Amino acid sequence: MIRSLALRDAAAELWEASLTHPFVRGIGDGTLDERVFQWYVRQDYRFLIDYGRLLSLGAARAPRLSWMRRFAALSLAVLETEMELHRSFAARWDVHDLEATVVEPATAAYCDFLLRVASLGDFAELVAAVAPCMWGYAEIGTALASSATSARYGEWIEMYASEEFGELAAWSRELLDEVEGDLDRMREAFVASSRHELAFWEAAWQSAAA
Ligand SMILES: Cc1ncc(CN)c(N)n1
Repeated sequence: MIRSLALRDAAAELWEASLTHPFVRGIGDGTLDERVFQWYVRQDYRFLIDYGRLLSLGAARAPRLSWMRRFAALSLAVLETEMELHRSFAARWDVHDLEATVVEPATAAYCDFLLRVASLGDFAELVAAVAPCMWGYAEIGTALASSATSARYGEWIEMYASEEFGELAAWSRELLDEVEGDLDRMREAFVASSRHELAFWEAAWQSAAA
């Protein structure tokens, strides 16, 4: 089986649970409480700072110049374009201190995992750990765009359903298929990352009860 599809298969239940998670559904139909979404935007902002670091580590460790260039460009795109989406939501709420957000356990666990794999794993494990961040968000964005009825979180859906994100997801699959690496270790990293993605949605959802 094609390696990217084998990895996707190994995490199928986690991906389905993310796609059907009440937080994700609430973004899609616009019923998600704005305070809960704010919590997510703040945490995701802090996540994206470390995600940018992870992509820079990907650039530093890439064995091919074309991959190095792509990782470097992606790091910049996250720090500028993707985080700008969060800054624009925050500005709407008159929030100007996103960087000062206290990192919650689910965010810290995911960031620590990604940076540990990027530092101590091999390049193939790094690629496997980062893939669910790219491919998973594109899949969710596309699914919500095809069924969404509310414009409340429209910019969020638009970004992750965009052609650019679809292309990024396709590149991450290509990378999974082309990189030289051990399938078992890649599977472990891919599934762990997928589990952290689901935990992130769940933590955001549970923030409503806090
Ligand atoms: C937790 C998480 N994972 C992935 C993405 C998409 N870059 C994100 N914004 N946040």
